[in-house]
Amino acid sequence: MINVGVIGSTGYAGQQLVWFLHRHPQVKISFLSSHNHTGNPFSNTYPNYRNFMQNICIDIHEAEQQLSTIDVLFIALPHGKSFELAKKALALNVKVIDLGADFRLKDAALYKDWYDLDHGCPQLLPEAVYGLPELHRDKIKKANLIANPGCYPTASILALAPLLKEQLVIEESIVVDAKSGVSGAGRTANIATLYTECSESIKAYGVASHRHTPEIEQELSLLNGSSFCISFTPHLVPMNRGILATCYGSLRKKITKEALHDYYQAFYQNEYFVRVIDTIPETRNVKGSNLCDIGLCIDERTGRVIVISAIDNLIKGAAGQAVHNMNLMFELEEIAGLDVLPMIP
Ligand SMILES: NC(=O)C1=CN([C@@H]2O[C@H](COP(=O)(O)OP(=O)(O)OC[C@H]3O[C@@H](n4cnc5c(N)ncnc54)[C@H](OP(=O)(O)O)[C@@H]3O)[C@@H](O)[C@H]2O)C=CC1
Ligand SMILES: CC(=O)N[C@@H](CCC(=O)OP(=O)(O)O)C(=O)O
Repeated sequence: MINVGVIGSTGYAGQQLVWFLHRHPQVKISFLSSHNHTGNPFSNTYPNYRNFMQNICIDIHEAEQQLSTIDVLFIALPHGKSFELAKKALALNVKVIDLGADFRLKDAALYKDWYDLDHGCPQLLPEAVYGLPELHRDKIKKANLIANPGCYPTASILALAPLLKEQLVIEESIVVDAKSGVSGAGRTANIATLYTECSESIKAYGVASHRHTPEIEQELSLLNGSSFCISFTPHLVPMNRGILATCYGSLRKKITKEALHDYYQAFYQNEYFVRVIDTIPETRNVKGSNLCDIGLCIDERTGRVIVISAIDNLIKGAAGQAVHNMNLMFELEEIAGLDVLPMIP
């Protein structure tokens, strides 16, 4: 059995992680930590776990005392809060999977620019592996520290990776127009995510300034072999879960939709969690699962390719991907604990 601890278990990403870990056949949950619910049963915060989980939430200091009892630590805290914990866990040979953003950008100066924070342990950045299994499987298997990708970057990178790998589009022409459900903003109280503020309305936010932009650029540039900038605009839509990323790029040369579709199929042929489909993806068809649906279209008039991807932000965009990474790090079956069908409606 793999002994795991979850820091930030009472957040939306954390509780989704607990949901998968609880049903994972090779996992034992050793502890769950929280900030505001310490000393209370986890199932008080999330009553859907009543009779299924008996864990009492502990605080971070108590969790630190228990690090030596676990094999892997999942951290699901707001950004800027993972540095010390990751350092302590790694020093005790405990593997770390960070669902937040603290180890995603390889350049500490870029982190400072976009997060307005000094990086707390730049010395760990060279060993941190960006945990997108479809692109970095071999490195993830050998890693001790995983930077689990952000939700928008997961959807955007998976949609665009095949195009960049073969340099099929003009890099600077790439535009990602993405929409997220409100759980993407977390459970922590915030006026912008009150029902009355975000229902019956859609808005763009973080326009030309969202911190997922450099993350997407970093990974696409790695694939392409050159650095470039993209335009990324996220939108908040009144639904609980889901991300839809509509990605545009100008084609370098003509290609038929059929040829592009075949190429995408081949690119992802061994990927259980990516479905290249011949219709337009919808978030409801992946909701509750670790799947990413990808659909393609070529606009003959403009010479642009349009790739649309859909994920569940809390699963493929966070907790499911984190469990996939754990499975790879511990040489378990890749889909262990993750083989759940999407739920409709
Ligand atoms: N929501 C999503 O779709 C995704 C989230 N992520 C990332 O996962 C991480 C968690 O996000 P999410 O679950 O949405 O956020 P939430 O706001 O829902 O949860 C945050 C968690 O961190 C705890 N926490 C908050 N502040 C502190 C603090 N100062 N010290 C210790 N613990 C603290 C909270 O404890 P308590 O509940 O007790 O207050 C809670 O457990 C973030 O880095 C986020 O960016 C990544 C991909 C997708
Ligand atoms: C709807 C919404 O607010 N979404 C969040 C993204 C959640 C996420 O993946 O953020 P991290 O990079 O911090 O892990 C946002 O735009 O900030």
